[in-house]
Amino acid sequence: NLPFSWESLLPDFPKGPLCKYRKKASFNWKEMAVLLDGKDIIQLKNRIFSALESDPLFVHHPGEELSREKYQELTFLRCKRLFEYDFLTQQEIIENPLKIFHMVLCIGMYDWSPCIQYLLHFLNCASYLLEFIINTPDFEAAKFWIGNMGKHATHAVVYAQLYTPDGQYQGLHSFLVQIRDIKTLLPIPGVVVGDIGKKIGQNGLDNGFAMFHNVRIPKENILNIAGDVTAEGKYSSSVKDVKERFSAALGSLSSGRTVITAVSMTNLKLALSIAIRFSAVRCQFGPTDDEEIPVLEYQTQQWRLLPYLAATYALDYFCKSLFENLTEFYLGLLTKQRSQRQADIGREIHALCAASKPLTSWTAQQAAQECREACGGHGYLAMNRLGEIRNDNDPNCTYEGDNNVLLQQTSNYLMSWMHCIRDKVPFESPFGTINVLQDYHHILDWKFTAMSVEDCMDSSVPLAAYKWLVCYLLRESDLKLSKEKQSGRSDFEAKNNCQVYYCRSLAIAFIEQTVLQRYHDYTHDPDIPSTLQPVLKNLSALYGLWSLSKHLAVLYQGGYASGEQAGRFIQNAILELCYRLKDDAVALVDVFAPPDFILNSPIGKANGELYKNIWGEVLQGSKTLNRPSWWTEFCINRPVAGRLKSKL
Ligand SMILES: CCCCCCCCCCCCCCCC(=O)SCCNC(=O)CCNC(=O)[C@H](O)C(C)(C)COP(=O)(O)OP(=O)(O)OC[C@H]1O[C@@H](n2cnc3c(N)ncnc32)[C@H](O)[C@@H]1OP(=O)(O)O
Ligand SMILES: Cc1cc2nc3c(=O)[nH]c(=O)nc-3n(C[C@H](O)[C@H](O)[C@H](O)COP(=O)(O)OP(=O)(O)OC[C@H]3O[C@@H](n4cnc5c(N)ncnc54)[C@H](O)[C@@H]3O)c2cc1C
Repeated sequence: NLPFSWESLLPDFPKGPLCKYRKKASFNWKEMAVLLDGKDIIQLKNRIFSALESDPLFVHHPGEELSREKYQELTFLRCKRLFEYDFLTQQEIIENPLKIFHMVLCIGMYDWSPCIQYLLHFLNCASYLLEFIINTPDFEAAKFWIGNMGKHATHAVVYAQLYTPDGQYQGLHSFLVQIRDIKTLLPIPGVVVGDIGKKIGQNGLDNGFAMFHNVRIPKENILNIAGDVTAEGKYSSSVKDVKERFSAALGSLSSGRTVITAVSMTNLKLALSIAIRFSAVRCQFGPTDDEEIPVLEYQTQQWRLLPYLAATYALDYFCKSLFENLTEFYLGLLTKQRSQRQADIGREIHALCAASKPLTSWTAQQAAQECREACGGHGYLAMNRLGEIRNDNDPNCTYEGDNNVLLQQTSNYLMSWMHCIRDKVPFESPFGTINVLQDYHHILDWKFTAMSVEDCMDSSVPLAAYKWLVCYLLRESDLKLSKEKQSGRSDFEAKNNCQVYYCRSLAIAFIEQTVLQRYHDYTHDPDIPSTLQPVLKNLSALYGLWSLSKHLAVLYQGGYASGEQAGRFIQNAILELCYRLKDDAVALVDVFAPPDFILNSPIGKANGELYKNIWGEVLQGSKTLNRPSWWTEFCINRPVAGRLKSKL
């Protein structure tokens, strides 16, 4: 019952082999798309997708190998074009900041290289409006990996240790430093700048290095987020404590980590769109010799893919909610809030995105590999794009902070609440993510109580288990830390010895619980249309149970679960949910898959004409039917077997 205008915003898919599954879906994919994104965002996505599709600069080059140099050039031209499109007005951004988030992800769905290049320029220009001397003491201290710096950036935001003329160390600060001449692109005297070389992915983007030798920059170029220096060289800061200034200087990293959480989630969307459409069409074997069935009908294939589909939905919702949290944080910064609430928001956001980036980038990394294998040999064909998605997703696990290192930030935050728990002091956090710890003592007594598989089919079951898990891992991590300290270890050693199986697991369980809590609340909201709620609840339950199943050992170890049944119920409920969702799977990816031009994968096309699409692409290769240029080496200069064998 969608109004006519919705039909034109979300056109029907072409008829073809995927119709069989589309007809079996329990819900209307357009209604779902409208629920999840809303009219404005769908219009924005269409606007961006169709601009890229109609622009010759963005045309794909099937079967052509671009050199890195050419790819970097093309990426730069595309990045410039993105500035020309200027997809969003300032007014639109003010009215709905979520639009920037969608704009970035739409461009990224096409290719992450121009997207990230554009984003780095865009954010650096937008966010930053003494007589200092910048020095790189040695090669190990060189700036390395910097996006856009390899070939073309003219200015860099440089994080450096600030020493004032009185010799005092003032902590980490950021400075705007010119590195190349804006007319010639040649380096500024005192700067050695260059390209770091080929990467595993994202090769359109030029990452560079820079070393500074007595480079003088004007006093105004300190980006005085936390502190400033007067003309006389006196340091002043509204944030008195060096440690607090450090965290203020690093505050901007939360935005990057939030964006990367969403970038990774978008890679999940791309990989699953391809693998699920492929699986619904690709037939192999069957119950009888003359009947072949789609590989999606196999239990293993369902179990390999559908939990990732559920994760995509849960993480998509989480990303939007995290972005809203971040917007609140930035509004506070812009209006110069100095309240305790603003400080608490900063800490909570930091703890959330320091764990959501690892969770989402790892999930996407594993999903991309699983999707690659789930498409068999076709998954390994570069034109089908799963290799590119996997390789381009990979650095999400590393940049803006290595995942394993970042998880320590989240566990530190959680551990910091132990004194309130111990002293029974009331506490809460602005976004409520740690409020579960208010019931810490009570929750630790909880047990797994489901009596049947059917009992487990709602996300309330894994959610309760997660609450217990977070409290349990917090208690164990705290105990372990105390024991390490009691046995005479230094703070550094003690903390280091508490990571594996304790703090690291705690941070992961916490973020999974937070994602699940938000998604559970959303899917159980009475305002969700009754036509969509059943499938959304199934996704929520599957995401929760599947994520939880990786912690089964700890659930038993800590006494939350006992006996054979608990584990069996969870496993059987996962399989049952996969089975229930398999007929909805194609419609569920139709909701988020970008148009064919953007997805750029013959086996992932919306018409499901697997073989025709692959053939079409293979035959477009400029040299597909040519004999090789070195054909004479094969046909004429034949090897004389043993000619070079040692005669000794
Ligand atoms: C502008 C451009 C953006 C572009 C966004 C676009 C993205 C688009 C896609 C991707 C594009 C790729 C582009 C890659 C770009 C790079 O990769 S840029 C380089 C990024 N580099 C990093 O992220 C470095 C990672 N390392 C770190 O952040 C630090 O080593 C760590 C992890 C914070 C640990 O440092 P540490 O010295 O051990 O500090 P620690 O004692 O734990 O912390 C001190 C205090 O500061 C607090 N703190 C630390 N960090 C924060 C924070 N961020 N917020 C609040 N408080 C904090 C701590 O909680 C702690 O507080 P207390 O517990 O004392 O109260
Ligand atoms: C594609 C790409 C683009 C990038 N772009 C930029 C950019 O634009 N600007 C920029 O400034 N940087 C950029 N970087 C650099 C990036 O931010 C760093 O690579 C990242 O923060 C990790 O730091 P590192 O490389 O020094 O790793 P290291 O710190 O050397 O880590 C190596 C390994 O040691 C482990 N480890 C380190 N410390 C600990 C610890 N305390 N406890 C346990 N394990 C530990 C890590 O888990 C990791 O596995 C980019 C990186 C990549 C890959």
